[in-house]
Amino acid sequence: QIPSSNIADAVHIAGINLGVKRERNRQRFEDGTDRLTGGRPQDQLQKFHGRRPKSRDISIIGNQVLDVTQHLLHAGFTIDNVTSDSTVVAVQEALMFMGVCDLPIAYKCNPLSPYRTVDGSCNNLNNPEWGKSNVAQRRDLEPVYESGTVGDPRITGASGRPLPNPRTISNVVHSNINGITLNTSLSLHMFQMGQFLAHDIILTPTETGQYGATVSCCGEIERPECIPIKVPGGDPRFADGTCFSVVRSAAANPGCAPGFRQQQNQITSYIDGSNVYGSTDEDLKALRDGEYLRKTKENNLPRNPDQGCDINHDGEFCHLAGDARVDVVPSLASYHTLFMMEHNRIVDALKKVNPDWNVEKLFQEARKINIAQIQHIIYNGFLSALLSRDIMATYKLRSLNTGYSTSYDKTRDATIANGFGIAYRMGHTWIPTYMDLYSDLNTRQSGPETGPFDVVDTFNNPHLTFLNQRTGCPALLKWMTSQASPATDRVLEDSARNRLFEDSTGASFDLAALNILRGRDHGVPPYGDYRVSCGLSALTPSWDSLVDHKPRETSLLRQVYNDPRDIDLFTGLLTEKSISGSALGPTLSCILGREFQNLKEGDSYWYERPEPQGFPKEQLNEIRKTSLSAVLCANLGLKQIQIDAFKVPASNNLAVPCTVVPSIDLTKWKSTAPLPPSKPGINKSSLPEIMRQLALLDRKNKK
Ligand code: HEM
Ligand SMILES: [Ca+2]
Repeated sequence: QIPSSNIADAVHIAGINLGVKRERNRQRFEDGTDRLTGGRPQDQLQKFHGRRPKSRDISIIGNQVLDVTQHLLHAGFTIDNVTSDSTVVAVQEALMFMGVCDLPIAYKCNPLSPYRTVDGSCNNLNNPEWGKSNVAQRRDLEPVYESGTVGDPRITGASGRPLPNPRTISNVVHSNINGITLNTSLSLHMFQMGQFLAHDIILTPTETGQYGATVSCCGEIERPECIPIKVPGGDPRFADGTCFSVVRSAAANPGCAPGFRQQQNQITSYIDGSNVYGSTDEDLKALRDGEYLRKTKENNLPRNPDQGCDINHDGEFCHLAGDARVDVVPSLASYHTLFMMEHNRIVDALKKVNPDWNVEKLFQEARKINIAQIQHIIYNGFLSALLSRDIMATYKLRSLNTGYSTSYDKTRDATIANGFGIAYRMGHTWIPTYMDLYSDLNTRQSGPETGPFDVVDTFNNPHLTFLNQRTGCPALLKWMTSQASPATDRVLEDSARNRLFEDSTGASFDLAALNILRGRDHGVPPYGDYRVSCGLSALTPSWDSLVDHKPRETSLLRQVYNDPRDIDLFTGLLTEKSISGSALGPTLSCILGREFQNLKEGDSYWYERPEPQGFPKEQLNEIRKTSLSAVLCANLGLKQIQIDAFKVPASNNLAVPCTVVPSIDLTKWKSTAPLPPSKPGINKSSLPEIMRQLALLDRKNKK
């Protein structure tokens, strides 16, 4: 039991420290060190991570709780003392008394709702915050921070020697010095759907300065928000003395409970099209136009009033979409556009068969169908192309051909796991060197500006989407349908590894180094710990223990790491030997398999479920017919397409006319019930269970 005087002291000091930090941030803002706008690489990275007031509030509380925890440790208590039930309650009460922490929200969930909430709350009726936006990421493994701290990034390796500099690891292990290899069968839709999916499930905010300004991390004084990378001398790309200004991910400590530093997710973890519809009611309000999603007259995304991207042509603008990273590359904006168009296309079809449906019903039903198609395309198309058959079977990721799925498990928390957010960056090895615009399958577009366009010039710059009378988005999608993806390997293109967010002075970031450092920033344990959690052999100080790596990769790792147990997760995963039937190694396959099983079985609105969360059988059978090819055909005016668009056209994946590609028949949504169909088709036999749930909730709310 920690005496209350110690707790009061710690809370008091944390309050003083917060004041000091606020004052310093105010000064840095006023002297122009921390800025709200600008094109420096660090400003572009800040834009990527967002500046939402909500995540700032969470981080202020998180940092105070961490400060309290750290003070109690300094006062001689152990981490077990500090995280004991009695201390947790005492700290929570003290912080509530000081007005730092709020009382938990009492959610009133509707278990009969046929539609998801926008912010993901109430998906799990017993734990309404699971998978919601603006909550802490889940821990798959306990965090590993620098020893003796509750949240400092690791700097010391297992053998007591310093960990290697992330830029050094990047230069030795992730460089494209021997050129770039293309995948022989997968198309660039793997790359683009991969990133689009990432932006549906995770967005980790970083710490911000006053008013959300970009914190500058390469100055003389050390700031607690900062983890700058000092590039070692003699670098092949950067001059001696170069420093990457990297800001830590914003803190979170859920429930004001003392313990290790946690990180936030600003968006909903569920695969629920939050990149199309937003992650808060406010987001959706800005995107919605009655039953439709807002668009320009050329069928493009609407203008974003917050002009944070790089615009250098008259009449062009940054885009507004459900996820704020939409313009980080134009091929991503084309994906956002595709699923915005698909929503509007579904609305038009529903209107035809149900002329009496009101605006709300049309919007919600179209959203539900669009999300169901996205889930189907990801599991049936994207994941099937990425993971081996065995992994798909082990983690029960395959979609059913008929009937309803019974896989929903209310004890599964679908909140994104912290380590997955580092592992899934494996898609960075798919970033291409060039982008291009095509007028049809395998046909480059002619016009005043023709490709190929260097990817470096497309970062945070939506110019390509505006080309040729603003037909850039469909043209980018046709290009991705025709071209092969870079292979999944340890190599990142120079555009991402040496020239990410390059500005006019040539300053830039290294995305591989960021990924490695971010893992340490989050306290994500090293690669070896994940092997053990996946049932694979542990790593020892001997390099012979690295059994899933080829000699060439092992020798590169040996050049930089003192001890195999130090290998960072991102680097260890991308250097693994691939398993049979997939380009991914065993640990990476396991981490992805586990997470996608959670996202499926922990989602009560999973598309294969019965009503009210799911669909009547004849409608579900229509959703099962859809594919990426079908959605591309329906919206792009393509003449022909290969059956599986995640693979390039080939003799076993022939291009066929769009008219023969199976697709969803929306006439099956013709409503037979009289209006208003606010609770469409509740299955009578499920009523007792629903009544029981309602009674439970009612009792809970009364408590
Ligand atoms: C040209 C394309 C891309 C660019 C420019 C890009 C850039 C970035 C940047 C700057 C970050 C944040 C780095 C940090 O500060 O830690 C990031 C994070 C991430 N990226 Fe990418 N990326 C691209 C493509 C992809 C792809 C294809 C995937 C997956 C298939 C992917 C998955 C992720 C994930 C999961 C994160 C972590 C997100 C978070 O926790 O907020 N990215 N990317
Ligand atoms: Ca989501």
